[in-house]
This record gives sequence, C-alpha cells and structure tokens, in this order.
Amino acid sequence: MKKISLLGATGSIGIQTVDILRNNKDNFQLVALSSGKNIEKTREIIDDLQPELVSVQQEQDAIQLQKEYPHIHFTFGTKGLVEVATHPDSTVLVNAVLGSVGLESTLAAIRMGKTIAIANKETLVTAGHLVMAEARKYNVAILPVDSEHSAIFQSMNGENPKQIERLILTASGGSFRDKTREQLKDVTVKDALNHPNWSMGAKITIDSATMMNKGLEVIEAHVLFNMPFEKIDVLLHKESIIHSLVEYHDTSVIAQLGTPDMRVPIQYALSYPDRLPLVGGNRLNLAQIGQLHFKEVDFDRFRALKLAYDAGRAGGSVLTAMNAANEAAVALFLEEKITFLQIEEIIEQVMNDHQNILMPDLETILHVDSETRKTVANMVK
Ligand SMILES: NC(=O)C1=CN([C@@H]2O[C@H](COP(=O)(O)OP(=O)(O)OC[C@H]3O[C@@H](n4cnc5c(N)ncnc54)[C@H](OP(=O)(O)O)[C@@H]3O)[C@@H](O)[C@H]2O)C=CC1
Ligand SMILES: CC(=O)[C@@H](O)[C@H](O)COP(=O)(O)O
Ligand SMILES: [Mn+2]
Repeated sequence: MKKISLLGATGSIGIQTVDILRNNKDNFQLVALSSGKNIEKTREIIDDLQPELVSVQQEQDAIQLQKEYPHIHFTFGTKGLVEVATHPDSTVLVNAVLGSVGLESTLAAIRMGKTIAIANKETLVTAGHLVMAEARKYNVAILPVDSEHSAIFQSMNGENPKQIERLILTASGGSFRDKTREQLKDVTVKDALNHPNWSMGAKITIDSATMMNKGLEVIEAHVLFNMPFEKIDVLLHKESIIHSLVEYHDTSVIAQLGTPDMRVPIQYALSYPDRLPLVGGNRLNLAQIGQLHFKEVDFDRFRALKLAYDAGRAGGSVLTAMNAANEAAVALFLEEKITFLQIEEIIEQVMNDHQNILMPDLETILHVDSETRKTVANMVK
C-alpha cells in the first residue's frame, strides 16, 4: 500500500489522480490533499477518499470546512501546501498544482525523502537545478507525469543514458496549429481553450496554443534527463498518439504510444516500476487510425518555443522570469485583458529586460518570480 499526498486535487490532473486512487484502493491510500478555491469539489473528494489532512487556498474556507469535518485537520495557503507535501505518513507526493507556487512544497517533500511524481512543470522550469540537486542529495526519485516525459522515461527503461543521441518531444501544435501569425491577431479565449486532442486545465491549454507548453517541456526534459538543449528536438505530430521518442547512437528510435489519456502517465508514476490495468482505458487501434502525421517546427511561427530554447540555453534566473511572465500573461489573456499575441510579446520584453543571475538560490528565485509578476501587471495598466 503506497500512501499518497496530492497537491492540486481539484484540477484536471488532480481529479484524474483521484480517479486512479479510487479505482485502486488496495494499492494506494490518499492521506493528504490540497485544493485551491473549488470547495465543492474538495468536499466530494473528502467524502470519497477520507484524507487525514486537507489544505485549501483561503483561510475562511479552511475554517468553514473544519466545522463540517471535525475529524480532519484543515490548513491553508503556501504553508498548507508544505504541510500536505510533508505529511509524515505519505511516501509519495503527486504534485499537480498549477504554477511556480508548487516549488517550496516540492523541495520540502524531497527533504523528507518522499518520491515525487511531478506534473507541475513550472516548478522544474523555475528552479530545476535546485530541485534536482536536492533530489540527488536526499536520494529521491523524481518521476515524470507529463505525457512526453513519461514517454521518454518509459523509452529509456533499461537503456544506457550515455548512448542516447537525442530526445524528440512530440507537439500537437495546439488549438491554432493551422493558423498563420496574421490569423492569430484576433483569436478569442474560447477558441484558444479548444485543444484538438487533450482536455486539460485552462492555463496549460493556452500554453499549448502558444507552444510555450512545448518550450516548458523542452526545459523540463533538460532538467529531468540531464540532456543538453542541442539534443532535445520538437516534432509536430497532430494526433498525439506517439507521446515522445528517444533516438540512440545505433539509430534505433524507441517511443511510447497510446490514446491521449493522462491517466496512463499518472498511474505509471504511481505504480512504477509495475504497471496496473487502467480502469476504463481505451486501447490503441492503429489500423483504425490509419495515418499518423509529422512536420518540422517553424520557430518564426511558434515564437514562444524559440524564447523557451533561448532561456534554457542561457540558464539562470531568466528561466524564472520567463515562467513568471508567462503565468502572469496567460492569466491576463484568460481575463481578456490582453490579446493572444501579447502573451509572447510580454514574455519577450521581460526576457530582454532581465539581468540574468546564474545558479540563483531559492530566495533569488522567489524574488524574481514576484517582481516579474508585478512588472507584467504594470505593463498592461
Ligand atoms: N492537465 C493536463 O492534462 C496536464 C497538466 N500538466 C501540468 O500539471 C499542472 C496542473 O495542471 P492542470 O491540472 O491542468 O491545472 P488546473 O488548473 O486544472 O488545476 C490546478 C490545481 O491547482 C490548484 N491551484 C491553483 N492555484 C493554486 C494556488 N495558488 N494555491 C493552491 N492551489 C492552487 C487548483 O485549485 P482549484 O481548482 O480548487 O482552485 C487545482 O487544484 C500544471 O503544471 C500543468 O502544466 C502536465 C501535463 C498534462
Ligand atoms: C497531455 C500533456 O502532456 C500536455 O502537456 C500536452 O502535451 C499538451 O499538448 P501539446 O502541448 O503537444 O499541444
Ligand atoms: Mn505534456
């Protein structure tokens, strides 16, 4: 029986994780969870899986829930995320919270020796060097949940990492993959939220449309697999059936395929090194699909991807600035305060203005993160 702490239980990844835990009660037990502001969904998960500890975003929600569930301990805010992540009974942290707010709780869980199943890519982008250094120090496994990184992880199983030629991340191209830059000028939030293959949270769906998601994933791959950027490629593949590929010295290419279903990589990170049957999973029928498509990426068309490669190659605090600018700009786009193309304009301006600090410590990262968010807010006043 693995005991689990789950950050971001009410989100897209969180709900799918809860689904897996519910279907595998003999293997997993949820001991602690965090949610944000969705208190109705939080109640449903509590009633279903009876955790010992729950953290919500706001104090008043914690007070209300404490009255309703006196046998459960409630907490809130950033310290609540840390409490959930470090619950003494859990051995695995599933980090499915959104954004760089997941950083400190991840570091705290690593220092308690917990295995980390990580969906929260912003944490790896903003402070990958700190997370991986702590993971090495405490001998903790960081298991990918992101579909591409899970595919790479599975395609590296039993192989010698030194014999890898390159990693190939597949990209659907997002909601606007068939539009020109000219046509992107007046796209709406509703259109941007309409991802062709995946049903996901709003922020990552917009990231997918700008291709910043793929940029974050290139950096995530660099961090998780210790691979130089020159050996990480992106390939447009509109069906999202091949989740990513690894090419070896001898020209062999190993890939992981499957129908687009995030429960597969989530469950694999939980059951690793075993595999469990996926309740309600759809089997891949390649004969029925008939054709798979591939195309080279145009970096002028997908400018956010180029910015992410630039930040990755530079390293240092510009990664935090880029990530925070993206989080802030996407939030403004979702509130309809800026246009779609302004997202990457804002990121580019923030990166150009940034005074880079190499190997930033936690304090510097938190400072750059909050200052960048203020800068972006001022840019659109
Ligand atoms: N969705 C997907 O298929 C995939 C997602 N990922 C990554 O996983 C992470 C989560 O994505 P996704 O599930 O789509 O996101 P969602 O927006 O659906 O969910 C985010 C979760 O985080 C909570 N949350 C948000 N802000 C805060 C905060 N300030 N404090 C505490 N809790 C907070 C939300 O709470 P509430 O809703 O209660 O307010 C919710 O539980 C992201 O890093 C994303 O890039 C990676 C691969 C695929
Ligand atoms: C499901 C998942 O892992 C997402 O990150 C997905 O990759 C988004 O798809 P694209 O970024 O390829 O559009
Ligand atoms: Mn992904």
